[in-house]
Amino acid sequence: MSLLIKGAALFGTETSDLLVVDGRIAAVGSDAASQAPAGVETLDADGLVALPGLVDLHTHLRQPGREDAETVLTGSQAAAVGGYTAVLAMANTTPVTDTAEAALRVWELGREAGLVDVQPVGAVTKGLAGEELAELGLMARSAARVRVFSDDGKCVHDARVMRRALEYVKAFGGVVSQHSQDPALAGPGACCHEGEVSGRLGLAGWPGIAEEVIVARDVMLAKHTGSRVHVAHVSSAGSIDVIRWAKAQGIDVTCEVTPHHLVLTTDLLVGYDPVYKVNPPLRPTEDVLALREALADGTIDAVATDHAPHARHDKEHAFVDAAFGMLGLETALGVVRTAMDDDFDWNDIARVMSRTPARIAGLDDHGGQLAPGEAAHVTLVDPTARVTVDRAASVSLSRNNPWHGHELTSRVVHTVFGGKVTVRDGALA
Ligand SMILES: NC(=O)N[C@@H](CC(=O)O)C(=O)O
Ligand SMILES: [Zn+2]
Ligand SMILES: [Zn+2]
Repeated sequence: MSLLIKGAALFGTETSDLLVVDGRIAAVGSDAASQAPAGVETLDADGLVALPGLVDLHTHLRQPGREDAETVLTGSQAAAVGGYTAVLAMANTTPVTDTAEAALRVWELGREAGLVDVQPVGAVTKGLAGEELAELGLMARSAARVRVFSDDGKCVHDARVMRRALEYVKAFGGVVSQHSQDPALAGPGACCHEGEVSGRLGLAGWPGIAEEVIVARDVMLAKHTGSRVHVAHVSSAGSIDVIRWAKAQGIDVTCEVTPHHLVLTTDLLVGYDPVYKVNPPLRPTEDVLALREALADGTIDAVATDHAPHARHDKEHAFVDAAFGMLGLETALGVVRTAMDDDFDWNDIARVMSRTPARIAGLDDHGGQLAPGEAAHVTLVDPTARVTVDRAASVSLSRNNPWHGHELTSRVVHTVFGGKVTVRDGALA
């Protein structure tokens, strides 16, 4: 099976053809077409930017347990529409992904859907209870090859448990992705950022320091154990200061930011719309600006969506009772392109949304390049399109989309996963 992608601007620069044969990039350049077999399927990419397929380090697919909010199939569809070719599926399902068997099940559902690589994240602790380590080694050695472990949704708050998890994953090059939120400083009933707005609205908040103390502790534990820690959805300027310092010391820490934390602020809460309720909470403008700066200067390694679909009956409640989380897969690229200025070019986007997240997750088949020999995971983007987001047009099963009505720059036109066209002209193929 072969595919000829014609006339794309690779990473937004040089225009070239890409020939795909048997799921791999076979040739790049002006002579690629001449090497194509007769009757080759072609994909017109005139005027489009070609990026390596996007990789999301942080997705909630909700299966098993909450198939009313999302399934591996519908989440894979949303991912493909968003330009993704791999997603890391978080472990906070019901039951929790804390055994090799559970991880294999998610991995197999992903293969059946066949639209992106669905790589299960393993829980750090059994049942996300924060006490006993889950089957880390068995998950790592299973066919699902789990490398990222996280109790996301909950923080591994016991320092002894975190230390042991870091020591354990080191043996197989794993990483612990931490939901940094000290429960003692972030509860009870905390549902937004603690500050002037939460005071005015009469909502219980949690402050940036509840994140920062865990980030600071974890980088010291990573240093002590010589292991690797990843900070999920970093949201505060103080955390950035800690991470910048830790990296300068040579500590093995990486971090991700969500598209929503790059743009949306606490001020949006004035209407008490639960679509803006998320963990970590939307922060004030100072934090948002610090996050953008840190993404631009490389302190933040990756953009991850934290796509968190919720059924209507969990989200459409009074603000205090609604579930935490928002959709992200279909809009991520447009939000990042719109939020970051023109100094942040397509190569930077490929770095933070494909190459580096693949490296953090140990996904060898997602090399983040567009070169012969690479698996043919390719995202083709119209760089000049302007799209007004319509939540009803989503392929996700859920509708908790904070970008409804926003105008975003750029649009994913085609997605190619392992040589197969999964999205054509913006719609599932
Ligand atoms: N981000 C959220 O607000 N919610 C996530 C959990 C999480 O990422 O912490 C969820 O599972 O719904
Ligand atoms: Zn989280
Ligand atoms: Zn999450």
